[in-house]
Amino acid sequence: MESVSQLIDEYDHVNEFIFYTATNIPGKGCDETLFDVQIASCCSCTDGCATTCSCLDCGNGELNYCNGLLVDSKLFSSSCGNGGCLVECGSRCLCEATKCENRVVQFGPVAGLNIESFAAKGFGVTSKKPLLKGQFVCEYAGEIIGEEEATKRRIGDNTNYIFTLNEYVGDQRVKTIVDATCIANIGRYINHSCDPNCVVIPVRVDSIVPRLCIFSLKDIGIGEEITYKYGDIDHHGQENVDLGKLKACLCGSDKCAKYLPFNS
Ligand SMILES: C[S@@+](CC[C@H](N)C(=O)[O-])C[C@H]1O[C@@H](n2cnc3c(N)ncnc32)[C@H](O)[C@@H]1O
Repeated sequence: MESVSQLIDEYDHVNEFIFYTATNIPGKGCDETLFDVQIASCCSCTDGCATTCSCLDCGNGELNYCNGLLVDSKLFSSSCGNGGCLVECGSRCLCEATKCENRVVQFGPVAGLNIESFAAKGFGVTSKKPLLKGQFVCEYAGEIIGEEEATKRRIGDNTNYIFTLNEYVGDQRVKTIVDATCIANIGRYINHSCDPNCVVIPVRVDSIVPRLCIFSLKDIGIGEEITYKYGDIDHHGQENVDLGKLKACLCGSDKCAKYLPFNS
């Protein structure tokens, strides 16, 4: 456990054994070739992609962002990868990057994030500036690894930094497993809440490999803990879940399910 109670994500972790990465990188067991597969869309908009843009066709054609904030229809329907595909304009697009309304997460985390100690939960993240509903906070970035490798790495791991994103293409579940244990950004320090103020939404920029992007679900005040709901599978109502293997949740919300969600 790191010994410093506060830091800003200036691309240095306090623990020398954690290496900074701004976005996902290929790790053991993942299909590295996927990182080179480009998103099919590219636009040539001259209006700042403010009304229509062919890059929005991968979703429902509606704008992704309004004044830099994720629109409600995407914020509340795309929770943990169940919604349509959110694609930003990328390097092959001919629109002007600095004026394009469809580029947000590619510019990096919001300024002013803090890492603080939250007692038994360990470190957590707050903001030194108020955040608005729909604001991009940061990515959950790390190594993308294969399933077998994830199973190996989970063994004996008390503090878990492996996040599985499940996306559904028709009947098929497509998994993206990100391990932020050793290679990560500030997203690795965000704790779970059963009544979260943020959500993880997959966003694609250039590559078909998703970025796990954390957006605020509501306005968040200075110093308020930033949280999202881990995973998309609750143990509620499920049979054969060994509660002894689940970790107690200390989120303290009225809606607390008592255990951290099980996600695989
Ligand atoms: C991705 S890390 C979050 C950062 C972590 N607190 C730290 O100090 O590095 C996930 C781990 O944080 C802890 N954690 C996160 N949310 C929690 C919660 N609501 N209740 C208890 N522990 C929590 C658990 O140990 C969990 O495995």
